[in-house]
Amino acid sequence: MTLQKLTAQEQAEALTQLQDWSLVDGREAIKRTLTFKDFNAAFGFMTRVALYADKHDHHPEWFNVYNRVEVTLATHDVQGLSIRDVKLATFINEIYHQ
Ligand SMILES: C[C@H](O)[C@H](O)[C@H]1CNC2=NC(N)=NC(=O)C2=N1
Repeated sequence: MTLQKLTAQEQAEALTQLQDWSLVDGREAIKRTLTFKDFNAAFGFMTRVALYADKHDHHPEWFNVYNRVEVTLATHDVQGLSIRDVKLATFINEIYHQ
């Protein structure tokens, strides 16, 4: 089955489930900023996300400075959000420990 873009209602519903994620202004994408004790913890988190991302062929856009990681998720293939973004955001929330 081909990947489906989430409807506006599905998007809204997903956002109520995804704590601390919000829509990006002017773009169909979601974002979250995470902070850690130090760079080591931030990079350890990024490594775990990278392994998940490659396994599922769904990769984050992200920006890291020391202990802060800003993550943006979107599905290029549908030019918007898909279930893959919801699953990756859920995974990120599950492994995040400040
Ligand atoms: C060819 C490859 O499967 C695609 O380009 C994958 C790779 N990783 C991806 N990551 C994200 N975030 N969105 C995509 O649509 C996507 N597509």
